[in-house]
Amino acid sequence: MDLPSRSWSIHTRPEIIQKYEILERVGAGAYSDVYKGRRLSDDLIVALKEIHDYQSAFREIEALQVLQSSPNVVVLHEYFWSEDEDAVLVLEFLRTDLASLIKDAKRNWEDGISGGEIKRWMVQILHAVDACHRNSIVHRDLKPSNLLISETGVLKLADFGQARILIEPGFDNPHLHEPHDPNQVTIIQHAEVIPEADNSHQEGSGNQERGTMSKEEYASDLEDLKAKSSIDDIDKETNFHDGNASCLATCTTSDIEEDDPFKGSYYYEAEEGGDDTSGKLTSCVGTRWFKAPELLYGSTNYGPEIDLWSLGCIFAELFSLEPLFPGSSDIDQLSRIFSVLGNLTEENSPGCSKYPDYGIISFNKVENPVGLEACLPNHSPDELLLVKKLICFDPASRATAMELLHDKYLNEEPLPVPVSELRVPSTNHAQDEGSPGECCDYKDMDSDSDFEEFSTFNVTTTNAGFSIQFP
Ligand SMILES: Nc1ncnc2c1ncn2[C@@H]1O[C@H](COP(=O)(O)OP(=O)(O)OP(=O)(O)O)[C@@H](O)[C@H]1O
Repeated sequence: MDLPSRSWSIHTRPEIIQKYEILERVGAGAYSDVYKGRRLSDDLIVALKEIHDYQSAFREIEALQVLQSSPNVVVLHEYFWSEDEDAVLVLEFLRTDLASLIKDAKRNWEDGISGGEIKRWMVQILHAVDACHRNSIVHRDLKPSNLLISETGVLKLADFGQARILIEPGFDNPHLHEPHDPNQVTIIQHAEVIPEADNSHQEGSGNQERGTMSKEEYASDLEDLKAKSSIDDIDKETNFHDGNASCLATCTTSDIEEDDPFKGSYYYEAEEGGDDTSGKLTSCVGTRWFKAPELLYGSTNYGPEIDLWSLGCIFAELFSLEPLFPGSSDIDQLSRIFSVLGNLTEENSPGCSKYPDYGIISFNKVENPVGLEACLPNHSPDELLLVKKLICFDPASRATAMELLHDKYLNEEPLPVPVSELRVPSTNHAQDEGSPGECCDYKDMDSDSDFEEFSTFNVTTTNAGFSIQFP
């Protein structure tokens, strides 16, 4: 019997099983399967991440190579990638993640996470995000389940499948808030991570030198990548519909109906790849609950500030042990944000009326936004202020990771506890059966439709698009 040219399973890959014993499967993402493994040479326990999507693999390897010196980014030991096979990344194994910790704290810790513990988690998260942004990398899918935790309490940012490297003049400026001129965005590509044209398999390590290629070489690789992406379209059928599932997993050709009024807000990764030289990004990234308003409005001209919004959502969740904006659809997501902050306007976010979907959907005026205070009752003004520095409409007003590392809140009593004093859950709850109905059980949400679960709102058609009336 002929074996398929594409193996879909690392168990049949000689170059891998010669070096690693593959133990159980420990996780799966939109385009990946993750196994626990043992390196035969020294018994080191590792995670073997088999990525079924070319572009995600490319991005993950590229970003991890750049970030290997950061202590709060997952270690890439090596990777295997050949023309006809999925990429397999050998990563350091981390037992649990921040989503599991929050769930554990909510269920089992009498007083929740202590102030000193919260601050230590925050410091580690901020170091990871700062490392990304200093290296011009936008992660684009920051959420608690992508913040992995070792048994000794070291937090590591993972899952760079949606990350992008942006280089533009002034980007290294700590302020990061230069206006984004799409014509000035260039993508740095790592020639060494592109599979060879021949069938020989390629191995690499996370310590390789960062390389660049000419615009022509890059354009040619993009063509290859686009061709490969269309072959890989079949992968995209295995999509989730989950408020906590990454957006790339929720956008498929089948999701976009001809009469979908919001189709303007959907973009394919392949399209983004093809558009790299124009500097246009896709708005279809991230995970809804952690998604910045500019992305929900279809912006394709954004920067690292989208990560800072996600960071605000994560910090609020660390305080309250509940997701800040658990929207059941993109519109519900926006309506939850508006009910807290008020409507998005040119006054509070200059330039927002240019977001592609801004004129398509209009929300009725929220007369009395409840404010972030209502989401974080019983929290100190300093804690509230910290979240407010990130959860603000104007991307340019969001505090950078570096600014927050120097923030008064993190540097006053109670000080961050030492890493060794952090409580770490013994399991990864992502693999447990969740308890349905609990707000924090991210995987329980099953609808991504913009109109499902929307019966409580009054939606009317207008000349420009739609109008939504809050009850
Ligand atoms: N280094 C690691 N150590 C241990 N477990 C891991 C590691 N990396 C990933 N996992 C497990 O595998 C799961 C999927 O991994 P990951 O989130 O990186 O994949 P993905 O396909 O990029 O996911 P997503 O759909 O969220 O974008 C994680 O939720 C986690 O449970």
